[in-house]
Amino acid sequence: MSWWSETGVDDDDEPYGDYDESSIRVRPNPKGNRPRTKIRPEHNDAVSGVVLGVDRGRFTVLVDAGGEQERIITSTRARELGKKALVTGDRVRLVGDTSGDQGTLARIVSIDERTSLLRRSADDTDAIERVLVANADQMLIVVAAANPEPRTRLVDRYLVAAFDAGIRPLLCVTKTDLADPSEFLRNFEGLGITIFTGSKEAFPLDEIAEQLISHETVFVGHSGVGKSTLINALVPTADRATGRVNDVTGRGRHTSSSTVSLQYSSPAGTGWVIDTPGVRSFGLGHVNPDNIVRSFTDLAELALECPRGCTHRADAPDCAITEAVREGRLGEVGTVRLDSLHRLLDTFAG
Ligand SMILES: Nc1nc2c(ncn2[C@@H]2O[C@H](COP(=O)(O)OP(=O)(O)OP(=O)(O)O)[C@@H](O)[C@H]2O)c(=O)[nH]1
Ligand SMILES: [Zn+2]
Repeated sequence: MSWWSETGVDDDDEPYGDYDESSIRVRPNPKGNRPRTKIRPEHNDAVSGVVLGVDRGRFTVLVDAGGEQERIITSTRARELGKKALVTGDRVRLVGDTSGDQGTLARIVSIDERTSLLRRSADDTDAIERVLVANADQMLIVVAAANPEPRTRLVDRYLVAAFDAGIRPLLCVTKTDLADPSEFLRNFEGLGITIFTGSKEAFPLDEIAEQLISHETVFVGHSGVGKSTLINALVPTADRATGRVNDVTGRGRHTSSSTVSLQYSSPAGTGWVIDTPGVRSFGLGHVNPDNIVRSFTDLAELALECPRGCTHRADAPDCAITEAVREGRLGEVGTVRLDSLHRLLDTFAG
């Protein structure tokens, strides 16, 4: 079950399994500093850049961002990268013709260590991952109040992927002109995440924008939810193609076809908006449940008292989290949060 092949889009990253261990499982770097990658001596003259997009083996790379020589370079990947995944958001070093002049081509020779990595598997039983976006620190999950109908399960899956990657999730419900999302939103009360609601005539753009500044926010959502409409409102230069939802299937036409990084800019500051193709499923075969528990900091503390190997799920014997919450130690909020944790743990446990 691959949403990627459903969309007929396959130019954005590597084929399944086509990268090595060193490119995966990079934990968030709490200090935010980027360790230097070893550069071969012959690449002393390499310039640094950030990958904004990938299209059929060609990488669009921004160099000297915000500087005097800011420019966009088209690049290929050097053979020495081997099978490493190279995705939107990656910080890279380039050699060759890095002028950015029309018709020139640079070569990416190395990838800096990543602060985060958003991944998905083909399906939940598949441990082979595909890298989607590097170095994002936030995920804005876009869901429509109707057309297509909001599905808690898909949002849960995005949440799990975000928590697993150490990325802060935010939720935006669009198309509130069509339906009232209150009941749907009740499912997420226990998570303590920031939620925006609105429609294309009245998005809370200032509030969303405030959350984008100084962050790299990956926007995810099922095709047709209005993600491109929202991105165009936030980044007027983005010109993301918007589609029509098929009235019969409720599906969009997959108008956004590859992952791209767009700069959000306002007098208050700048940030990155990373648009991903509409996704229908999100395989979680690679997820480590410990990372989910860790995202619930209040509950994670209690987990220290759990028996070894505790799954912390509803049926786990002597789970210290469940016991503490039942004793009312975290108040009413504790119950809601524990329910959310159980639901997310169930999400990828099958
Ligand atoms: N009623 C209503 N329609 C909306 C709203 N936002 C977007 N739409 C419509 O929903 C359809 C899909 O919007 P898009 O922005 O293309 O959706 P998307 O999520 O980017 O879809 P893909 O490009 O397929 O990934 C378009 O016809 C939009 O005009 C809204 O707030 N209310
Ligand atoms: Zn436990």
